[in-house]
Amino acid sequence: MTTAKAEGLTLRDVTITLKGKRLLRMDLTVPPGAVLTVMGESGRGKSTFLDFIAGFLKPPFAATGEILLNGRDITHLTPQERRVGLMFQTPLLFPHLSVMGNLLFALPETIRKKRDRIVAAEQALAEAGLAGYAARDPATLSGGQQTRVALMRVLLSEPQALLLDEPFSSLDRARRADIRSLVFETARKRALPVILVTHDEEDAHAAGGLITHL
Ligand SMILES: Nc1ncnc2c1ncn2[C@@H]1O[C@H](COP(=O)(O)OP(=O)(O)OP(=O)(O)O)[C@@H](O)[C@H]1O
Repeated sequence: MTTAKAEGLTLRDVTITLKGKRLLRMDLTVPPGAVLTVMGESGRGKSTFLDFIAGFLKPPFAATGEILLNGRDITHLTPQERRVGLMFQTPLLFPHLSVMGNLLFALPETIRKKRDRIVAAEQALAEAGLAGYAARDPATLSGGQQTRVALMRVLLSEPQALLLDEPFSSLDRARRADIRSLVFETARKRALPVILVTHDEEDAHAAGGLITHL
């Protein structure tokens, strides 16, 4: 007999409190390759919700409930053990490393040979439309290019889910649409469940999945 494996990211009966007062409740599954968009006014707890899933929640916040990632209970694991990838409003690339250095930093140590590591990073750059940018200093890239590198850096760490906190909001309209497609298409291809926090209706619409308002 086979047991069906619960794929995707499941939040089972999750309640987050701030100083004992309920901030939010969530009970749902984001299937592989799907996006859950979280919207809501400032201060409603959107970033706190992502912190909880990533393993960064600390007092005065507290939480009950379970987080399951592809059937694995990650509720009490360290952030490193959870295998969730995070992207924020600013790309947060290491300024002292080249584009290649930033990508190599993210690769798991299981890829041991230097040559293999470089090939993996070069493939990611090509996927992001940035072949030939490996030696560049991140500060010399446009905002959109930096966001592409940040996305590839996250993906090279082999996450099983993506948490995105306003990742497109520092980009102009034209680039925004472009990078948004890259992010969602990549997530679909890799069957990664995504949680997107945004204030932007267009982002929510482009994500195409369930929208929840806190
Ligand atoms: N360390 C803290 N101590 C007490 N309250 C906090 C702390 N950090 C955040 N808060 C409060 O927790 C609530 C949720 O904050 P959070 O940053 O998750 O909101 P948000 O929905 O992401 O807001 P925004 O859209 O402005 O980013 C807010 O009311 C905020 O003031």
